Amino acid sequence: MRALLLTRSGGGGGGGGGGDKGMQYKSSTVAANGNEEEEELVSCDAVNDVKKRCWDQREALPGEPRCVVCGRYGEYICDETDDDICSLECKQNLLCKIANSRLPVGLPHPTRLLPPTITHDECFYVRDSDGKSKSESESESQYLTNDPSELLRRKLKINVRGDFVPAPILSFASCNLPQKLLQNIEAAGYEMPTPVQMQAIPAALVGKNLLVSADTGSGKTASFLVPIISYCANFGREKLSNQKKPLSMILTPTRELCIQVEEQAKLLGKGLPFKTALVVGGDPMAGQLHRIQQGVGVIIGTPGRLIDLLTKYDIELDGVSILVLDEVDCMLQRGFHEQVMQIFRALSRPQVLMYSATIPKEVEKMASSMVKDIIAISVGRPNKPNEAVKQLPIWVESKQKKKKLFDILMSKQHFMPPAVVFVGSRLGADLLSQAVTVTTGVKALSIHGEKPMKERREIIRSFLVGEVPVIVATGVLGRGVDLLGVRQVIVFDMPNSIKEYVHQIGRASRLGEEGTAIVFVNEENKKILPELVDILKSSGAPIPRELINSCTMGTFSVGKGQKKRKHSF
Ligand SMILES: Nc1ncnc2c1ncn2[C@@H]1O[C@H](COP(=O)(O)OP(=O)(O)OP(=O)(O)O)[C@@H](O)[C@H]1O
Repeated sequence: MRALLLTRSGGGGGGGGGGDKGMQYKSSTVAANGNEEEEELVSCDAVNDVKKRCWDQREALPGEPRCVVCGRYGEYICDETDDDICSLECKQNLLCKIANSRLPVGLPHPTRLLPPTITHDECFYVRDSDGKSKSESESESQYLTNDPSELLRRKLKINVRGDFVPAPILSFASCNLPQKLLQNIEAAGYEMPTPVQMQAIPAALVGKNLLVSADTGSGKTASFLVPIISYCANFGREKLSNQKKPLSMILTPTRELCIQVEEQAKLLGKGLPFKTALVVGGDPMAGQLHRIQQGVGVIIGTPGRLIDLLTKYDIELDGVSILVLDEVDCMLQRGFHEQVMQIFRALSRPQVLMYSATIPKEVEKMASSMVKDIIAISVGRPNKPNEAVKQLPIWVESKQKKKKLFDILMSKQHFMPPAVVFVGSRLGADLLSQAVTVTTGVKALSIHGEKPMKERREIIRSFLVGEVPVIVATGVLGRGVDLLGVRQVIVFDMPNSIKEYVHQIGRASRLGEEGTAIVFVNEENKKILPELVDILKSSGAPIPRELINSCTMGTFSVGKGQKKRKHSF
């Protein structure tokens, strides 16, 4: 069995994807029991098949060396550490981990998402001359356990499940990302990674399949965009323009979310060999096809339009190495499931990154049956509303809801524009937005799936720049859309599931900024009330007397598969 020993003949750094031109490899034959039989120096060209990504490496057989990072077949030896390693990707991660443990003091301010108990000292520690860290010697028991990564995870409420989970990173710079990408991250104002980014980025960079759940507004988008852009940048401009096959794909449930993800991708990928193609309904298909045919780093699309495109035109998808399912619970359930699976089957075993603020057990099972070796990452309280959103449930009979809304919008004390009002139907959105404008004088526009794409874009723009203080929306704005500046959400019609509720009220806060969700409830929401009460209780929100009475009056049948239960207060 052949094994390659990685030795650098020049140039520093840590492998870094495709840039292995300056490398020489010692080639040696290693018997299955790991004994070295022969060793020779071969040039880089002779070992073009060196595995770039962890995913390309096979599982280790009994007795074979295992990669110290991921546990796959340790085909190579990292020249800088002498460790068994399976690919350039894992080498990069190993070096990144080592660099991380040597980071200097001087942490950018912790973001609002870091718990106040996290101090700089706990994140970074300085090695003194004998190799022991200061904090190690001063307060070993308090700050540093044998596993600082674990301590950090506990502090940040990061839970991980799975094998060979890379250590969380504390700065974007510790990940061997392309320099230009680091500059773009800085230019975007991201001083340090948010907790979900700290764990998900290094895990994605080593090629792991991920199932990630973290609060709404906690920075999940960048946690999959950064690894994708890094991968594409390392893939190389020339290779991409020759190959003309897409390298990665991001699927989301709504056009709005796709547009926003593409905008963020462009921002972070600026100046890099990284092109995007937006594949959503409402935009002409010819233009989308043309873009893809030029060779793109990422296709960002909704499943329906993508399938349409793939069935009509011959698009080679075997270059897609990373697939992201954003809002995965939505993507693997109900209407989207079959379409997503159809697309997944058309790809050749990509790395799969799945994200949502709400991931129920059945979705976890589906994800595990799609891909093996998943790392599950959850940050904070899974499936619960963002703690930064103050929930104010109000018991309002259906006939009174409009008046109550008008009262709020006309009250200087209670109306905090820009605000999003969520309703249950397209017609309802149109009618209510007109009524708001006419009755209160506050300009309101509606947004829903029936409106043309161009109009939807324009409405969101005018809302975000402050020309329109109120948007009345259906679920199209409920998931994932980053409405910066919005601090008030009014749930006029309670959605059918608590998951959607969690996503909708999540629009009121980004990155831990405080927001408010006013929620109208009444008997008509009977099915969802017990779960809502649980959520409100766990969030410490006030619960209206009528809601309590309504729940204690009888036993509600709750969601499928759940036991019937009584609520007592
Ligand atoms: N490291 C960071 N530092 C500062 N701002 C960040 C950082 N990462 C992301 N952001 C910003 O935080 C906001 C929320 O991020 P994002 O939309 O990715 O949240 P999310 O977790 O995907 O939320 P949702 O579940 O609602 O989709 C965005 O405006 C984004 O630009």
